[in-house]
Amino acid sequence: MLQIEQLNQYYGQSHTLWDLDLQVPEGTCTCLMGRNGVGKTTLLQCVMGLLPIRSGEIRFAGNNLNKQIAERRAPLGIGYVPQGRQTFPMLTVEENLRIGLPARKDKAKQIPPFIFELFPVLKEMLGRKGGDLSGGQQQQLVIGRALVLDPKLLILDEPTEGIQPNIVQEIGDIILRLNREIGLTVLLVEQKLPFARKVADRFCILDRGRHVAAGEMGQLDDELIRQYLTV
Ligand SMILES: Nc1ncnc2c1ncn2[C@@H]1O[C@H](COP(=O)(O)OP(=O)(O)OP(=O)(O)O)[C@@H](O)[C@H]1O
Repeated sequence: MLQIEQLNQYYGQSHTLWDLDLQVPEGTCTCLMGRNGVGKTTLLQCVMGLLPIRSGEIRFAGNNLNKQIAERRAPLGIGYVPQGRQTFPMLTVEENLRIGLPARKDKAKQIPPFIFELFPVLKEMLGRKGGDLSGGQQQQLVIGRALVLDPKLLILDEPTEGIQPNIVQEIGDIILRLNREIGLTVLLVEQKLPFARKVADRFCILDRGRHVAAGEMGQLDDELIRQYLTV
């Protein structure tokens, strides 16, 4: 579903992603892993068109994303949950959720009810400002907002960072449900190994801007963990 080939990215003179290949097959939940600063967020931002790439190709569901500006990528069917719970703090929960509606193919005018089935707390707080929600509720709002688009691929950048354990568990259950029951393809950046093992069926590891390992989650062994993940 998502194919990245020979991607090179620079911040000014600093070569950050090197000849990077990555495959996210349809229906999988793939976890992008690696130590701090190896380029995980940079890669996701390249996929979303938020950063320019120097060379390489990003293809999604038959579309060459290199030719699409950032604003066109979400309507193609990519939902994005950036790092750091980026709600629109001055807008209400309802307004935050409605933002995705115009990008839907079916031009639906209502927030899909399954969003509130997944996140009942959002229904209770529809009139509350995004910035007044707790951290966990904000993360649920941002995931809900990405789902309003009716994406085929959901990209999440460290969705559990700084979130209390019971909400982490809830978010894990929801990602599992979206992937296994609804068939949404998921690409997830996650540092917490137990969480990654619970929700993802595949892993890809980056090290200093290069893709160094990938496979089924069951193949993520102690040697790979020691070499590329432990600090
Ligand atoms: N705006 C920027 N300008 C210059 N360098 C940057 C910028 N953003 C990130 N970098 C550098 O690019 C490299 C990759 O950063 P990135 O945030 O993509 O890593 P990451 O794997 O997502 O890290 P983390 O797990 O800490 O979020 C790092 O060396 C970082 O310092």
